[in-house]
Amino acid sequence: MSTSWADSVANSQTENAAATGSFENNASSRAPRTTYVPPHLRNRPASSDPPAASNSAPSQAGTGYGAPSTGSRWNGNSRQDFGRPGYGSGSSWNSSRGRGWDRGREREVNPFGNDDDAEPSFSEQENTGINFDAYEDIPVETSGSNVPPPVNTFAEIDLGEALNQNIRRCKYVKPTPVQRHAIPISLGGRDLMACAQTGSGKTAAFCFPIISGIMREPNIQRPRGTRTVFPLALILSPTRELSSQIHDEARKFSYQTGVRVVVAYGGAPINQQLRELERGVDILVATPGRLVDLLERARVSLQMIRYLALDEADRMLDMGFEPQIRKIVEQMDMPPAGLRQTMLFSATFPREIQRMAADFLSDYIFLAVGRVGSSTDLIVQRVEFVHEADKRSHLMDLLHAQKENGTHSKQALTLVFVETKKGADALEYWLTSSGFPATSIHGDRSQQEREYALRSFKTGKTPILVATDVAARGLDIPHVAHVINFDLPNDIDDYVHRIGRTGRAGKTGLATAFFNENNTSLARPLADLMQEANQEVPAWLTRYASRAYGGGGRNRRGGGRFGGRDFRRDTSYNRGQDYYGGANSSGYGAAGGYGGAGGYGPGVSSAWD
Ligand SMILES: Nc1ncnc2c1ncn2[C@@H]1O[C@H](COP(=O)(O)OP(=O)(O)OP(=O)(O)O)[C@@H](O)[C@H]1O
Repeated sequence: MSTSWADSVANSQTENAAATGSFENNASSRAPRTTYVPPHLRNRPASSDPPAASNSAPSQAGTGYGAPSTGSRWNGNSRQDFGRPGYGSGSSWNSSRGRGWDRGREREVNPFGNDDDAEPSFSEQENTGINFDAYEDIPVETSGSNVPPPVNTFAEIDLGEALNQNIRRCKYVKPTPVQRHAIPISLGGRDLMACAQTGSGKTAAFCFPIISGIMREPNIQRPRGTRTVFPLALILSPTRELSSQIHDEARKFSYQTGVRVVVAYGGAPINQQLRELERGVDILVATPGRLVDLLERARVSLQMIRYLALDEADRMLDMGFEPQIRKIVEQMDMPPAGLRQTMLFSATFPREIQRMAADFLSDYIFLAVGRVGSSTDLIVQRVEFVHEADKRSHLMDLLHAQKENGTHSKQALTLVFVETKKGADALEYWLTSSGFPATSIHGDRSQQEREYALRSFKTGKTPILVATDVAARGLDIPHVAHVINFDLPNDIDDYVHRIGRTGRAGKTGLATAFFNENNTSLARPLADLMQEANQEVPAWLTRYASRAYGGGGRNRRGGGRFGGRDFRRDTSYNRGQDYYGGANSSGYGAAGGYGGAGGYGPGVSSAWD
């Protein structure tokens, strides 16, 4: 690019919710004690009996699960009109959820600080600076049957006044593209696999429908008289820091709604988390390992789960996490797909992961905002050929130039990715001994050290953070101006997530990668990715790319614009099957104009928003 990296940097910038209803039903429905019942399955109703259900709506015959009043899949109503003002139960908002929340709410810590009195209307409030123009031309594709149409404004969606107020407090003026599409789909009670670029607002896209859905069910009765807690929603994420961040966001969104959010992750004292859980939990945000621990201790039951969200879903379903996720979702007491609403979100969705993810979903809608696994063109990507031995001095040059430009501050943080924990320690040591204010985050550091490092980085105390992939996904750190891939990852998807720590929410950012002979398998996917994002691809990288074959993950996604897409459209998968519902298709978006020769089936919509 003609822009120098320095120029680019300069330009960038959770009261007791225990049920008040009776527990007799549930107690009597326990499995007889003549047979051994493992702790985690105690309190679970016999399969023919429904668990304690919402007293606001009758149970749906035959489902065996409670039926919320939301017009979602639990009450058997059509959800086509749900979520829009004037439809269905949209007006039955509850200022109190009837579970003693009013008392708790008085004690609720204000996650916005002290400025919650400010309630500007959507039109009056200030824009936070998000450059929505950056999203104008973004391609959007949906597939599946009866896809609910997108919305243009938050005002079009009946999320409830308390949630709307929090959206205003967050200074979100209008929904981002993924929110425009995903929120109506989720409010429609549909399962969703959503792929949208890094930093495009996916957290709110799954939090808003969950909070709104729970707010509509004021009097859900949950078992009492047990130390086991029964959350209604579960949000899983792969790292402690990301779970913590989602918890912070969800607490803002749920402030004064009566919906209580609790977080549980490893490395932190479990007793404190248990105490928080005992005070009541509607939405549990967790990492898989700590959740399995809580389930095995029978301190959490998943039998009341209505909403399951997997953030960074492709990572959650890859080899590292899949067994734990299968255990949580399939082998404990969670209602099966179809009886819970499942939402999978990520910026990348390799085809084989999509195939596996389908096991967790029922009649789902696939949503892609931007090409699957693409990077955002808000990020200026540079790749430089740097031999292993020269990496440190090259990094030093970059950092010195940055310092001289005054872009080495709280307002311009630099994130340096390395491949190993040892490498992270060594580079941090070398940087600090060379006079650069650096810290590091990786899996061998204690949780306290990890949290301290992240805080120190965010506040600008140490504006350089050396990190392994533990910081690659989901972290939303304002002012990360420069991401340096000191060591490139082996998989292009990891690269996409790493560079996505900058260029977020419509802001611009810079990503520099050090490439050498050790990275040849990444040459082709990297060159393709850069080209698609309108980046300048160095001639030497093109040469490496033309010599390389396969590797790096790109071939798993397929090529072309929108590459990868909904795997259900693979001919081999689709043969003899009608995944798009034929006559069930609403026809919405069928006129998207993108199909044609592309072979889109009925119900597949596509649009350039
Ligand atoms: N409608 C909106 N208006 C303005 N800012 C928004 C809006 N929605 C989200 N944001 C902000 O955009 C930033 C990125 O959002 P978020 O962290 O949810 O991105 P993401 O898509 O989950 O990214 P990643 O793929 O890296 O996990 C956050 O700071 C968030 O507060």
